[in-house]
Amino acid sequence: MAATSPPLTSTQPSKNITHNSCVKLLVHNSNLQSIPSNFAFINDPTACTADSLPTVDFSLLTSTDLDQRSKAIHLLGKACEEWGFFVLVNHGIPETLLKGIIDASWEYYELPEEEKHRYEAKTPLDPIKTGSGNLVNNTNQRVQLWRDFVKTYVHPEFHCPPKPQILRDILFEFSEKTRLVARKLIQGVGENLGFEEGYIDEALEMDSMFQVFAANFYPRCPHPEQAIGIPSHTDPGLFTFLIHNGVDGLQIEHDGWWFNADSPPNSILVVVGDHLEVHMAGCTIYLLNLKTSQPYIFSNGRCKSVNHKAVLNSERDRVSIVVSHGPSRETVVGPAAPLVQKDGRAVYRSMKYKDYMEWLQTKSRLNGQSMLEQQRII
Ligand SMILES: O=C(O)CCC(=O)C(=O)O
Ligand SMILES: [Fe+2]
Repeated sequence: MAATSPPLTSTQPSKNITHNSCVKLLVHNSNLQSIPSNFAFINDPTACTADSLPTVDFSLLTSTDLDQRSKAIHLLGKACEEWGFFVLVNHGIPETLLKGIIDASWEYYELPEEEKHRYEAKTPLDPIKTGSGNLVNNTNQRVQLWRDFVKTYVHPEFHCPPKPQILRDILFEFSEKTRLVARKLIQGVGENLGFEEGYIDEALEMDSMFQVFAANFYPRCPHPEQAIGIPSHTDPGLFTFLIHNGVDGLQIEHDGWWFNADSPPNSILVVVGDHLEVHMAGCTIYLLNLKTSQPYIFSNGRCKSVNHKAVLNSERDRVSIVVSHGPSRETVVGPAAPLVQKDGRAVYRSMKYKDYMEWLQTKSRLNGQSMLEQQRII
């Protein structure tokens, strides 16, 4: 952790920049040879490379060959249960659109600082936000993350920064296409869990799915083992989609090991979020504080939200596009009724998705702990 990091030197005086400053600016405008102390975060960026990562062929999920389709649904369910992660191929989203959104996000980061600073978060639920982010480590020191981000709510209301124009031109289409794919995946999970058709759409109010677009910029880092893009965490929601500019950096935890989540060209990396969860009986303190008394989390412990992190690259800047798909903000998410009936008990309590998101936005992330894990009592 940062407290044990070696003394740091720089070719420039160490700038103690505030958490909303732009990390790209700091890195690109100086010849940094070492990590400024406010970024110091000791981590091991090495990870295993899996022989094969779970892969879901989206085209088979909609295949008219029923045998193929049911195999694909089964593989999807297995990936959600065993890894909480999979590589999505043949998703039908044009490569030009994927490339376009990465280029547009890159252009966003080329904008003058004043333009980007317009969106520094004023309240946690601002629909458009930009910044860098920080966390409190376990010796209570604030650590700045080595990344810049812009986040915007794209559904059910569509928001987009006014510049650059190229982002405005394609973000709507990109969000719409990813949303349709996410919805099919969620229906597939429902089918694999044995739900009746339409059950999941209704229970999670998927017509009003809460969808958030984010573009992360991780500037090249002279010492990737002394700073972190995003430390280990789980995501809120159902499925997070991730693509990037060809620079790998996502790592996922599986069976106690960290794996590189390298992506084949034109694939989408999919991370299972807390609301399809999970493998532990967390949340209880928080939910009791909210005075809710219902069971929580949709798959009643069958699916698994996965710990993941973003590590840095010493040579190249990295852009990742992250699209989070959750239920409607007004939905009270709890274990699906058919599963509670089958299991004879609910493993989790219920909570409004909006409240969960709000809580999440106001918490600092602690290294190595998911949001839910922090609240775990058993
Ligand atoms: O950029 C990455 O690889 C990970 C991003 C991520 O996990 C997030 O934004 O929640
Ligand atoms: Fe994440």
